[in-house]
Amino acid sequence: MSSCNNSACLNEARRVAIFGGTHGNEMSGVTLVNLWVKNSAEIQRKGVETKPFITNPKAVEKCTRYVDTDLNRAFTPENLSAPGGDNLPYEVQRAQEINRIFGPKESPDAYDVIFDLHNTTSNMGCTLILESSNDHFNLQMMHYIKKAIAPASCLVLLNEHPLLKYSTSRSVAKHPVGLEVGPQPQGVLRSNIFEAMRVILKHALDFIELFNEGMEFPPCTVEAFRVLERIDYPRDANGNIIAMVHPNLQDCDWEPLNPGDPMFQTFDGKTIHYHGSGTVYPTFINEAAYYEKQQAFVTTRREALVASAIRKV
Ligand SMILES: CC(=O)N[C@@H](CC(=O)O)C(=O)O
Ligand SMILES: [Zn+2]
Repeated sequence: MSSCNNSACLNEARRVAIFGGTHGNEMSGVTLVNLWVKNSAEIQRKGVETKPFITNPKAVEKCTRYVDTDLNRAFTPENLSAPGGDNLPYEVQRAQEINRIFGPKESPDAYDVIFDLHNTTSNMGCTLILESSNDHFNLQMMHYIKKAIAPASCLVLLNEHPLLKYSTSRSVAKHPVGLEVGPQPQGVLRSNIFEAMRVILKHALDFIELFNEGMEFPPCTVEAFRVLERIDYPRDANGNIIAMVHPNLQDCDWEPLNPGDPMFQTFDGKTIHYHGSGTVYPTFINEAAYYEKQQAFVTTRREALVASAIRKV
């Protein structure tokens, strides 16, 4: 009998979902999931049930981020337990339905893994979004994906910030995985971005199959970028934006930003510099969807996260 002495023993990841259209104008996820709803052969693996699912069909139809409110902020305990039925905002109703089908969030009945497919207008490349540095299953999966796609790269963004973390659609699963690929404009499909997303999903599902077959994954470290701070655009007293992302920073996601480096450029050509205390790694630089969220970019810090060995029970 083999034992679990040296590894964290986890249950099989039998129920997996792939969400597209959480934002209805992010076309790679919408298109891939629609494709897989028609024919799911590509996403099936031995011992795994994978369900492709369009999370915000009304927003997809209108090709807009959302109809009433951002679905990827809607999975709060208050929303998920709100009475009101048909009178609730559309996305709150949808969050409740999704929580019924794939959750309930934080319960033993919840889906094991949910991949939520997003596109960004930022020059971020492939980014896996992790919600907890203690999720050793996800850390091992991300390590596997990074190795599998090398020399192409895929970075890990860790968002467990007490104030900046939000209640995502994928958060109903035991192991939530965000996949953010860019740059791609809203409402547009680019073949390179589409293919990059598809390849990451392939390796992610391969990992789950291997895990369920009993493969042991030894301890490892995963480089991650931890969300530190939201930086807003400079504004006037009326709240209007008075500067743009500086050309030296535009498209430079994941590159070091040092104190004194140019950050914004005002409409009359003045440079505004970064005045933080040390080097940070900006990302989501000039994301179109974040103007409404008063966010020009987020700063991150590089960290090595430690993943324990894992194997299935
Ligand atoms: C551009 C975009 O939509 N990004 C996602 C990131 C995430 O899924 O955590 C969002 O703000 O919901
Ligand atoms: Zn999105």
